[in-house]
Amino acid sequence: MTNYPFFRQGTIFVDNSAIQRNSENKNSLSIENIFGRFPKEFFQFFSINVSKSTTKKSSVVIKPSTITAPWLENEYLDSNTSLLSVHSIQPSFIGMSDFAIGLDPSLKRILPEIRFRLDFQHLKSIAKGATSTIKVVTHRDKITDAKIYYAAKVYRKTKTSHKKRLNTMVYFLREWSIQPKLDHPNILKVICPCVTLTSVFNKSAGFCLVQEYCPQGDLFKQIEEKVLTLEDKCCYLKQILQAVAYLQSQRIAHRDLKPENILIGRDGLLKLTDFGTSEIVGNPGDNESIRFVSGAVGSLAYLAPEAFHENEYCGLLADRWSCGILLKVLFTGYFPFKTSVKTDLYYSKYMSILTDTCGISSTDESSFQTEVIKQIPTLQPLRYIPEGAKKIILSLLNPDSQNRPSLDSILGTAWVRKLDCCSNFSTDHENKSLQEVDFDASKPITRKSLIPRIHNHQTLV
Ligand SMILES: Nc1ncnc2c1ncn2[C@@H]1O[C@H](COP(=O)(O)OP(=O)(O)OP(=O)(O)O)[C@@H](O)[C@H]1O
Repeated sequence: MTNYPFFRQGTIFVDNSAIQRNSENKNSLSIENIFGRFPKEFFQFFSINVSKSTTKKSSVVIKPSTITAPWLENEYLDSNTSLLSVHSIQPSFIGMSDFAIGLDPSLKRILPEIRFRLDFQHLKSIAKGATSTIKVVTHRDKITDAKIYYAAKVYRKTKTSHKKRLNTMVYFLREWSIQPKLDHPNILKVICPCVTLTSVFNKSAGFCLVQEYCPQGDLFKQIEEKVLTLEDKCCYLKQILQAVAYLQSQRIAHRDLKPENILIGRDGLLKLTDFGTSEIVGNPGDNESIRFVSGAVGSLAYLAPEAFHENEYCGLLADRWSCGILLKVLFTGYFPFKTSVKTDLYYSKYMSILTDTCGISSTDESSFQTEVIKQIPTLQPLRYIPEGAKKIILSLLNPDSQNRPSLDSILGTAWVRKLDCCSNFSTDHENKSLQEVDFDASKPITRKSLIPRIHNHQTLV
């Protein structure tokens, strides 16, 4: 049987809309394109003065040296590339040990449970992503003396090109401004953003996001190692749907849904992460003013077809497609298409069956499904998965974005409602013993090495 093998996907950014060239041929950030997409809390950390602005195609171009981040210790970008210049530092932000943390008082309002200063000890690096290195750090609680483990996502300082540096910066700012706002058991908790000072990490200060530590690594590993039972997969399907439904309700387009970005939490629950390419596309509850996104941003095999052929498209609907690919990979271990473009053999076949059978949303939905499964080798493994899961996957993989069902409607179907799903909503991830976190995410995973996970199954909906 021909199948598109499953392999780790890197995130791509083919999105030039955020970075523009100004009249002096220098890159500049456009307020509308970048900062317009951040929630208002963002402006509590950065003060923006437009020293000289030009209105061009309804966007204001910010000149270099006009965005200040007073909480930062030193200048992040040098004079040749300066877009951010940092003028002041408040002494209390300077950390005490080799890994230091600085929190703006306004951030404390958002994350009130975080103490002002924390000392972290660096243990080891466990993974490398496209923009960051993930390190395990510990903090000793002064009152209980318990050792608490966190994952620190340290953004790499790329020296290669100005544009790459800007991308990393934008990546950090997006994650930082979106992820801490989210509150859902299936979304990775961000403890706080911070700045690493002259430290064990590198010689100079850099951006970092302290997150809850997920010692069992990511979902990619579990799919690759084939350690999941059908019961696990059904439970995960429901958790993924819950996470994405929550994001859709918050009007956040994730834009990089894939197993590499789903971690297994210490409570055994899935935790969606990596909001570096995400966008806030509207206000919760407001269906009228959803802003479109542009560019082929994300990971190739998961990108919706419209990302390749439309200038602008709805990021929320594109996420539904990516969710369909993700679930297909979860159940079968293979991609359905290499990329959803006409030059892809199986995608073009999929499209032609769609035309012949008058589409997925036609009344005879099941005959379309039978036909694609029969004719497209990469979809044939769907025969062996539960009927309910098969229907969800194929309904999300609708090239007509408007006809992809909402995640809420899927969660409301009888099959999903009946699915048992882990629902340990405890946030007590900090009080686990040292032994429990001794599991090393960088080591290969086997069914035996998994923390014995008792499905805390409850039917939620
Ligand atoms: N909190 C965490 N606990 C344990 N492992 C983690 C954590 N965060 C990330 N990782 C591991 O590090 C890998 C890379 O993390 P992440 O995707 O956040 O980095 P990135 O630089 O944004 O990379 P990319 O854009 O390539 O996805 C993840 O796939 C996961 O295996």
